[in-house]
Amino acid sequence: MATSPYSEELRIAIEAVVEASKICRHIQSTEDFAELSKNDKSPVTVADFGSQAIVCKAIQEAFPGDPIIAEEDSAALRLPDQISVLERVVKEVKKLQPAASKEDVLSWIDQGVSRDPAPRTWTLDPIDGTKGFLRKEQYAIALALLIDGQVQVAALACPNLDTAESDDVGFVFSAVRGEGAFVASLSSPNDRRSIQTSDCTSAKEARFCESVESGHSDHSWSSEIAKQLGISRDSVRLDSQAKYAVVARGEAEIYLRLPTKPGYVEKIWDHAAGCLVIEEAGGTVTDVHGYPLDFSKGALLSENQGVIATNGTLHEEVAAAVKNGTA
Ligand SMILES: Nc1ncnc2c1ncn2[C@@H]1O[C@H](COP(=O)(O)O)[C@@H](OP(=O)(O)O)[C@H]1O
Ligand SMILES: [Mg+2]
Ligand SMILES: [Mg+2]
Ligand SMILES: [Mg+2]
Repeated sequence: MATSPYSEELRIAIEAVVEASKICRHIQSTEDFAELSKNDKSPVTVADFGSQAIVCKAIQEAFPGDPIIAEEDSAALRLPDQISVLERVVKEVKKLQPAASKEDVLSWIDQGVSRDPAPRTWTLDPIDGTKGFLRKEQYAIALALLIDGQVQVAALACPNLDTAESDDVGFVFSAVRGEGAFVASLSSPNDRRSIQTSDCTSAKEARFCESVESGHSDHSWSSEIAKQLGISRDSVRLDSQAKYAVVARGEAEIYLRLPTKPGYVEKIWDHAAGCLVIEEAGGTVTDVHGYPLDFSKGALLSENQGVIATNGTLHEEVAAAVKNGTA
């Protein structure tokens, strides 16, 4: 078998999100999140900053010069009245990087401020589903490598995800384009096994998932579409790209993210990693119009609206129902 052209990128990406999970888990266990509110009123915590610092440092060290389009930046932490939050971030990062100074941590976080499309770029959501993280429910650390606007490598850690198959909690999903999708327990990340989407061909039997947050997906629209497809079960609501992971490992068939706010443009870091994991597990991802997600435009999925992700076999039927569905 030919060696993978991205084996080093995959190894570093998995290691980075596994390390970041440790910070997130520790902060979640303390229940002291030092939550701040961003300009758009969305929350950000010590864990988001700590996770971004750890992952960006790892990428920068292994692949100097690779730009990173990440969700957070250090601006809020540099404000004099946020010094205690910055100190807390540094304290948490030091658990993994004992020599880290304040300036190191701030500059690692700011490795992620790239916004321009580049031929080779990483995208990072240090905590996807911050609201889920605050509720102690699902969240993810999502990292992907884009080459010419195509996702080629993905690592997606879901520290609170469980499984019916074992008592394990916390998984890391990964994929390289053309090489399949894999899962490993966060406690033994090198022990990867292949995953596939479900082979369900009957929409009536399908299980579907969507966002918990009512502002992130139009739930009444999706229940209308479910009705059209003959789905009787209620949707499973999950925060974060854990939804992509659940479809990728065959525990649900459909993830619908139907636009709510007119004008809201999806961010690449909310979808890139999950999208490749599902595709490599045999699934299909498009926007609500049936177009592939276009990751080539910088930080925004400016050419797309909403997301439909399925096990693959049901995609056409679901996309048609979304097209016919009333908003
Ligand atoms: N109006 C909106 N529509 C769609 N997505 C939104 C949104 N407002 C915020 N988001 C994004 O939805 C993500 C969470 O998705 P979900 O609801 O599936 O858990 C957030 O990621 P962060 O938590 O990383 O900020 C944020 O980027
Ligand atoms: Mg956010
Ligand atoms: Mg996000
Ligand atoms: Mg986030």
